[in-house]
Amino acid sequence: MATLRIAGGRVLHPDLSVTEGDVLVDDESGEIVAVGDTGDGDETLDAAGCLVMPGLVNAHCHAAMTLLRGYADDKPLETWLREDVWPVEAELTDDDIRAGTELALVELLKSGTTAFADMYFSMPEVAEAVADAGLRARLGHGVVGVGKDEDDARADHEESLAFAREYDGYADGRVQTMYTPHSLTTVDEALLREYVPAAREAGVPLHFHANETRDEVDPIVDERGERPLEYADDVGMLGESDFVAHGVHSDAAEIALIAERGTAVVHCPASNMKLASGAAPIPAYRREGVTVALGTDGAASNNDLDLFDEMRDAAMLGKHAANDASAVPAEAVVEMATAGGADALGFDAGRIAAGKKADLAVVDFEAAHLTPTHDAVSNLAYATRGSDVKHTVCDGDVLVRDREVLTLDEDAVRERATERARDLVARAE
Ligand SMILES: CSC[C@H]1O[C@@H](n2cnc3c(O)ncnc32)[C@H](O)[C@@H]1O
Ligand SMILES: [Zn+2]
Repeated sequence: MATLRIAGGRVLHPDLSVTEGDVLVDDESGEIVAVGDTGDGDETLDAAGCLVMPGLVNAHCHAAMTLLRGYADDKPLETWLREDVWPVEAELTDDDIRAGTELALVELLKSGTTAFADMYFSMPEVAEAVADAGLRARLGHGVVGVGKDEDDARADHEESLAFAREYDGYADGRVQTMYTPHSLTTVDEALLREYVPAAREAGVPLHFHANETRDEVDPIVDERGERPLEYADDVGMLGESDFVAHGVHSDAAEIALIAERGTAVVHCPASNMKLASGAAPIPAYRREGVTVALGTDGAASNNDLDLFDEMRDAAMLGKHAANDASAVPAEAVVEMATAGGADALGFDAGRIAAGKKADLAVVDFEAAHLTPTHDAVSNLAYATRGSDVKHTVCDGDVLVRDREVLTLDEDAVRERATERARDLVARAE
């Protein structure tokens, strides 16, 4: 067994207490071996002046949309998708998606994210990029029925399931998969009723957008006489390992329903604010015992992939919406970005404890904007930036050391993404 000791820092424990201590990890099993007074390791990673925390989990993303960062802003969801995003996405190639995903991975790793969920296209390219970069991901080919005849729509579902079956457990288990119908309004009911059971048989979870905007909720209620999550439940889409993105416009009965089903919700506050979708009822979800995770959504609606920003946004939006400064406190958002995310995605990570996956972010607290440290959790929620991350470790491997990504050539990735984004947009015009 070869061990790595992350030494000389303070450690954030699962109960969010902080003590001085080391973290010893086994780079073969990729697990944490000991925390505190661990003794020596074969190698050491310096954490002096730092807080060692669980790696952040971005539970809803469209990674390759980094290519569309700043391409179309300041519009509501439906208009933005139909006028700007979907026309340009129709021009995407596998190579574009590889380039955009690698750009996302650089940003994720440098800001301390060790795991993410991605719903997009050309997913074998995404899986390869994740395998090479060394982080953990749950990946799904996104199914959209809009503008497709039945044969094409069916082929899309088949592709999602084929990818899910083939790549589950890829990259030594760091890549796991899911079946990802885009949303309850963009995918046909009959095909959902056919393919949801097939996903269950394949043993993969479901992930989909739900209750993001009023414009998405109202037609379902008008046409079906039931709420969207009641419809999803009727189709069998609310399982214990499933997780829905957004859940902004859920009513009390829907919140109680997904709490009962054990389905998790991914809160995407920056995207919800930017598209003016609304404010998700996070205090109600948490009161009912729903697992709440955090996601950035794509970089085109955020416009970055920094989960420290997302924690701050979640706390601020939650307080503002409830007119209550205690509505979404610092502890809640730190928990959502770590343990909540890992639980939603089904990874045995998100907590620093022996036996858990060694997915860690080492945050440099020796910065003016993080001084003094009255309360480390407060600093993480309200004052830390992604650029404060010094080292990132996933599965026991050091992926970022002293702010340098070791598994990707950042300059080459940026250059490729710049060219690909320029050519993509030119093709779409
Ligand atoms: C079928 S792959 C994913 C699909 O979702 C689009 N998308 C990006 N952001 C959002 C959002 O906030 N709500 C709904 N759909 C979104 C993305 O552009 C892809 O087409
Ligand atoms: Zn999304």
